Amino acid sequence: MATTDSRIPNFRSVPPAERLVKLGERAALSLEQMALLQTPGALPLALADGMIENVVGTFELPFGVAANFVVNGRDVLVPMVVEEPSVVAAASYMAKLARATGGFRTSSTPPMMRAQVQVLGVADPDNARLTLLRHRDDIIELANRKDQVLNRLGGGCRDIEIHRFNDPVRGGMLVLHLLVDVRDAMGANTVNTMAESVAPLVEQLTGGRVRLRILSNLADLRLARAQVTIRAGDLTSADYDGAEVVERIIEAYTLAVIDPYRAATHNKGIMNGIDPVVVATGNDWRAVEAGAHVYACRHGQYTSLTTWEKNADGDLVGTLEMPLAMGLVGGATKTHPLARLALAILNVGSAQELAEVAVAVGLAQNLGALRALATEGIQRGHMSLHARNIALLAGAQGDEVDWVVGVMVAEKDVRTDRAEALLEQKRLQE
Ligand SMILES: CC(C)(COP(=O)([O-])OP(=O)([O-])OC[C@H]1O[C@@H](n2cnc3c(N)ncnc32)[C@H](O)[C@@H]1OP(=O)([O-])[O-])[C@@H](O)C(=O)NCCC(=O)NCCSC(=O)C[C@@](C)(O)CC(=O)[O-]
Ligand SMILES: NC(=O)C1=CN([C@@H]2O[C@H](COP(=O)(O)OP(=O)(O)OC[C@H]3O[C@@H](n4cnc5c(N)ncnc54)[C@H](OP(=O)(O)O)[C@@H]3O)[C@@H](O)[C@H]2O)C=CC1
Repeated sequence: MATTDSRIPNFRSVPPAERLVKLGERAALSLEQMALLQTPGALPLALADGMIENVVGTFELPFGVAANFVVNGRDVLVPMVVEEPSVVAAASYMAKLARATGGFRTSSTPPMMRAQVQVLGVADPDNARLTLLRHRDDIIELANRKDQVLNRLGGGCRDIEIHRFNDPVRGGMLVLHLLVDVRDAMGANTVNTMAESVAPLVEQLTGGRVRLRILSNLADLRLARAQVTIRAGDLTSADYDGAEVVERIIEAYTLAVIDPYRAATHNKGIMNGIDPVVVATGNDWRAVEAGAHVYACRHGQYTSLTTWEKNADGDLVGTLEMPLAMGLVGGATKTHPLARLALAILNVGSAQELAEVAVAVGLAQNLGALRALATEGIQRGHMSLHARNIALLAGAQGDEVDWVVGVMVAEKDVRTDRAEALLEQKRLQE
């Protein structure tokens, strides 16, 4: 059932158990699903032991839900698994501002992944290239024999590309790419199996030696895109006029366009939004990170993945386009009970739709950071939320946490030694 309304008043102010009830109502969760979210050990050891090797336990992280998102006219509550404070708050905040203009508009290309088959020792690489292209249909047919399920689902190998390199030591090298529609999978295992299956034919056709047979994490054929407009007036605060905030955000963004030192941090801010969705849904965050950062270099210099500009009305317009290899099946998406639950909350019908929600969160997250950086600075909002971590680290318990946080934030002095001193003082007084 679809989320009725992602705008939940007081969502942040109530305790987790009450928050869960509100989530359950909006996302139509069953009592079992709701119980799972607050059960320690939701990932049973036996399951964990089957997922990776040498398992000795499980590791929990906070499971938050970003509110306020509207993606292509649909209200979406976004599960985010992340250790960093202020990420969920910033995403929710920007999603709230975006509602005034209809939220995020997204699109995506079909879920095409590339597998690479490296061919060495080819005496006549140009000739071999044309031979491979002449046998395109045979290669595709052989690759598709390996995955009947995918074929039945409308996916499969669609095309090939041949890339030619000249290595100073190893000489001419050909790399055959299989372009595979992986439907609702992330697709790594799927395309790796295909790459291995066509290798003998590729050797036979080229007379070369096949070495690597593996997918490329530069999923540049599998792009997700998001656009958002934020009204200048909605960026007005007690200290700043909205039109000025628009200018300041564009100035801040400009540095990320021209300077890789800034672009790295700017894009990290985008991934602050995307990775938690990737993790929550049991997807491979290393794969998504690798694809994102190489895509950010596609014009020859590492640069911003987002764009920010002003429209004719003076409002702020942002876009994000990037590769996003995320699946609804495969990997841990179906194994991890909480990943299944996260997908149920998102209520997406395809891997493409999942990627579109994630890219919208990335765009919101980037804006959240830029707005803070371009105006009051990151520390006020981020550190007041981080103060809870510091208070807990200093040993605060129960009501002590809010008290220590309140004092540190008021003093603008959020440090562990200050939290320890405050705690000691409070406990002596009691
Ligand atoms: C933290 C805020 C949102 C506070 O901002 P604020 O102005 O104090 O927020 P507010 O109290 O006016 O609330 C506005 C809305 O924000 C949300 N919100 C607000 N607080 C909460 C909360 N506690 N829990 C849940 N949601 C919260 C919530 O949606 C709320 O609306 P409501 O629903 O209440 O009507 C703001 O200061 C902000 O967006 N800061 C940026 C934080 C950020 O980017 N954090 C990422 C970590 S820093 C980093 O790693 C990346 C970076 C910065 O280096 C990237 C880069 O350089 O580009
Ligand atoms: N470089 C990288 O990024 C690498 C990543 N990995 C890992 O690979 C995993 C992802 O591989 P992936 O291929 O997605 O996972 P799986 O192999 O687990 O799942 C894909 C398979 O699921 C079946 N399937 C069922 N329903 C669907 C559907 N609707 N759409 C598509 N396929 C469907 C298909 O056939 P069938 O039922 O016949 O299997 C398909 O081949 C991740 O864990 C990742 O970490 C692995 C190697 C390298």
